[in-house]
Amino acid sequence: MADLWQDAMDHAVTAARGAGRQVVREALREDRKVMTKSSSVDLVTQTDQKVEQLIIQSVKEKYPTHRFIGEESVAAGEPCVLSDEPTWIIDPIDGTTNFVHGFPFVAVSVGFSVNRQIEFGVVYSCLEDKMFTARRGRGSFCNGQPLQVSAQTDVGQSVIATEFGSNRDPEVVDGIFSSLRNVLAIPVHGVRSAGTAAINMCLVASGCVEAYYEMGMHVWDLAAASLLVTEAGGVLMDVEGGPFDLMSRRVIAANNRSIGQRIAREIRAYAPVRDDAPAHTQ
Ligand SMILES: O=P(O)(O)OC(CO)CO
Ligand SMILES: [Mg+2]
Ligand SMILES: [Mg+2]
Repeated sequence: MADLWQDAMDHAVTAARGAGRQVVREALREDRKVMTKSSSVDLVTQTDQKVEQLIIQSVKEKYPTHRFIGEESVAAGEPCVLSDEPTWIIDPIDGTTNFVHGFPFVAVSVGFSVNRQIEFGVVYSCLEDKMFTARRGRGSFCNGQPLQVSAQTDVGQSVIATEFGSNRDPEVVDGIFSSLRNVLAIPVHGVRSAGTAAINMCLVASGCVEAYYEMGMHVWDLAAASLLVTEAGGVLMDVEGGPFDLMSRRVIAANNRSIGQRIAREIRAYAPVRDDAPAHTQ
């Protein structure tokens, strides 16, 4: 059967690779002017804005009726609405703090949803030159090679990824450290942070990290890479073990359900303001 969205996926791959190579990598050679958004540690650069505009413009020319959720567009006041319509969910630079500091994990992330279901996900790791792709029902790939999650069933022999986020509210920071202490003390082999949600999830899809958990990131961080995880045989769930909700800003991505549930038991959960809360959707 012909794949209805293959053209769109091909476009996403070309756009993400082009932006990553020609804009993000080039910008790393120059001084980067850093601005802030919600707090002094929530960073943005002109490169984030430029990449998002380039991708949106190129998609609009080809698919004029499609909708968008883009990190920097939402920051500029555009609504954050996930409807049944074909919607491109874009994080132009996932790992802006890494980008600012030259820490070498920086991704362009493009997810595409129809009827609120992710149809394809594209994550281009710009410095590693790795193109992660997933099409619903057709598997996950890195530079064309199929991906498979880890077969590990013992959480005690697992590596877990998480992040520290950009919320410095002492209660939130205490919760992050409480969860981290509990996870470390399982004990697990190690805990890692790539500095980008999308690459953390691609590491789960690749089989070198058993699980990734975080609260506070956004739909654009997760959309594309969520499909990478499930198409590589992994599972997604809420941080309290229930069903994953793309707009909830909470996720556990794991190689299997039992490791995901085991991590969920150790997390001190909180509820960030949802991406579809009224302030973001008007
Ligand atoms: O660098 P960004 O796009 O702000 O994303 C962060 C989380 O919000 C890393 O995943
Ligand atoms: Mg991001
Ligand atoms: Mg970003």
